[in-house]
Amino acid sequence: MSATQDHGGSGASGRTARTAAVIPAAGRGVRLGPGAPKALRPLSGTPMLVHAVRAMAGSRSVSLVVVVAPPDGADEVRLLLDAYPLSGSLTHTTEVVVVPGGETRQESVRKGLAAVPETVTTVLVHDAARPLVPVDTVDAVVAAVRDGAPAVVPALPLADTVKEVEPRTGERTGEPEPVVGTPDRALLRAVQTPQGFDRATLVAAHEKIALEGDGATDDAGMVERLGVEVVVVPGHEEAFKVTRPLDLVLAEAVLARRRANDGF
Ligand SMILES: Nc1ccn([C@@H]2O[C@H](COP(=O)(O)OP(=O)(O)OP(=O)(O)O)[C@@H](O)[C@H]2O)c(=O)n1
Ligand SMILES: C[C@](O)(CO)[C@H](O)COP(=O)(O)O
Repeated sequence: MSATQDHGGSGASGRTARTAAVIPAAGRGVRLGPGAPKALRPLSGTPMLVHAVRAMAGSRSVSLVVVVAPPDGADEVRLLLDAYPLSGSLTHTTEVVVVPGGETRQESVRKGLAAVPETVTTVLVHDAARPLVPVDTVDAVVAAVRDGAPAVVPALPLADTVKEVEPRTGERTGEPEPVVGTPDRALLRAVQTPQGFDRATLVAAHEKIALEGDGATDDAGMVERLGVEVVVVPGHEEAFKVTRPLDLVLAEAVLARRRANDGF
């Protein structure tokens, strides 16, 4: 079977989908600086979002990808995805649908989740801003969910020592901040995406947070508030998030290394 791209609406047929990936891509990328929405900016000539979609579609488990576009940019994103094939070498079919996003990442994920059919049992949530995650990392997350974990996050140990500070605010912004503690680094992990969930658990977490009106910076954090266990599997250094301009330099270097290793 060949890869398919069905960008034609806000829903998905879901006839055969069991694992779906929701890709929030509606952010502006303020920390990256002025320009197009971050997900649409090129990496080696290909939009970041396309790299992210290919990373999810590259997993044999993923049969549906829901792309959450900037609120007023769903048509543009559909056209863009039509212009770039998923991959010439996929041996399975992946359906790609596009829905408009919201003002926050949380809202965007919730809108993407609404387009995931109930036949899907495992949902991945993956930042468009982590375009270079290797397929082995995606597969490890899916496997852990299928083995029974309701919520799984890929993560890495920290390279830096971390300090807890008393932030300076208001008129004192910019003054040196007093250190109030040094957490044991061995107990800390920097978490990445894709984060994987039993579908019902993720839906319940988003419903609870929507009602409480209080956000979380990642989806696993919302599941933690349900009192449901979240587990960590090894992340990958190439799954870093493109946030600031220097991250673009690193992303180009990773792609150049991949091209060299592939013999192109
Ligand atoms: N309203 C939003 C905000 C963020 N995201 C997505 O969430 C992911 C992680 O967010 P982040 O890296 O913070 O992206 P931005 O919000 O675009 O970055 P910034 O905070 O610098 O503006 C990105 O793929 C981004 O597109 C989203 O779908 N909808
Ligand atoms: C979900 C995430 O990528 C996990 O590390 C991160 O929390 C997103 O944070 P951001 O502030 O929206 O970039």
